[in-house]
Amino acid sequence: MELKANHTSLLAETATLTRTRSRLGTPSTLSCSPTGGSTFLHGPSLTIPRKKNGVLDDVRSNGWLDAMRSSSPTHKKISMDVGHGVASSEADAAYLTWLLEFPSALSSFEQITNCAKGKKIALFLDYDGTLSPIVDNPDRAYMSDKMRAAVKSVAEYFPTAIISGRSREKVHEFVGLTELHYAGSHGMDIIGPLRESVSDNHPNCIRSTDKKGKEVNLFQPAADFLPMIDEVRMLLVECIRDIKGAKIENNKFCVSVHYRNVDEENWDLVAQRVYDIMKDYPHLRLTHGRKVLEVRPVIDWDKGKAVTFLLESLGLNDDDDVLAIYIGDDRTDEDAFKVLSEVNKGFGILVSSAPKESNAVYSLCDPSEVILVFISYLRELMKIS
Ligand SMILES: O=P(O)(O)OC[C@H]1O[C@H](O[C@H]2O[C@H](CO)[C@@H](O)[C@H](O)[C@H]2O)[C@H](O)[C@@H](O)[C@@H]1O
Repeated sequence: MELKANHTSLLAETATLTRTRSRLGTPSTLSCSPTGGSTFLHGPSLTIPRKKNGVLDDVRSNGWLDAMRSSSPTHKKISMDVGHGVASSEADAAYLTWLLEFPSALSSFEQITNCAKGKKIALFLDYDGTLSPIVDNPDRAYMSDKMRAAVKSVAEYFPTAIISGRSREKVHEFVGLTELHYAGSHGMDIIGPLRESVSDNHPNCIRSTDKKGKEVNLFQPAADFLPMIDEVRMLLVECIRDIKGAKIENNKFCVSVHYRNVDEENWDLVAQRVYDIMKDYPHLRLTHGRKVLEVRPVIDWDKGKAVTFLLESLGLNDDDDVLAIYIGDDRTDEDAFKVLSEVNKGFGILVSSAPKESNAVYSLCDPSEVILVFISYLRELMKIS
């Protein structure tokens, strides 16, 4: 494949750059980890700010504006100096260096397929920035027909779940495939296959029916917070009404405060208004996504826990021969990457076109590469898993 060859040669180009740094979180103990160690690259042109391991950033403790500015960094696809095969900018060089630590899943075909041999594969997918490109209007973050067809194909062979920060209903509507499992509100609203042992283990898990009338397990660990979340959402709508470009999104058990379309000079105003409301709600906390502040209940639940819950629901949690692959682009996906490496049940693939610290093992540049992964791996994985 052209892309694969391209990545390999790009990596070779950067092999001369020498750096060392330690990987965020625990090093993967999975035998197919490409690095298998705890060194991380650090060079003259690449400095990545350190974060606490696996802890979601609290916007305020990190400095409001710094966190808001650094969220959602982007970098255009690598441009090469034609004929010389060298990176044409400092940003390109930094990205290529980063690829040494987080190799492209496209150029790691052999490693990944070796790792999958004889394993039951389960696939977990984030939505925004992973299946759909990041766009200015969150209501129009559609996924392409090509992506939908690719997801549909993989879901025919491997249990596949979407785990999104959006409300479950909304992300289901965007994806439009009934054969998948869906977890919305950062995993706080899950519909999974009916399994009694799961409802026995999780007191909030109840038997319900899905849109087609099929019996399912419904798990909403933050259900008690709903009135409070609704109240805060209405306050937030009011308080940002006069800030041009600011937008509130109802994600059922979470609320998103979007500032992507707000002039940068007003970002501190958005942050201040949100904080003024949040300070009266100690049972809610604020996390940070890509140009979005996310209000959510203070409960010990995240996308990592949602992955474990779904593996349990699929009857795959106690199996040693399971390979769970999670593809995501945002900070909340890090909890899932971390869980998989900790329990040695799989690995994360980070979708990012700019260097970032991560608990993932592999990377992809953008959703177009996610499609390529689905297409290029499917046939091989069907044969060997
Ligand atoms: O877990 P995810 O599915 O990735 O959800 C995280 C947030 O995604 C959406 O916002 C992001 O995508 C928008 C559309 O491309 C973009 O406009 C926004 O700036 C991004 O932050 C979603 O709208 C949020 O509610 C989710 O929290």
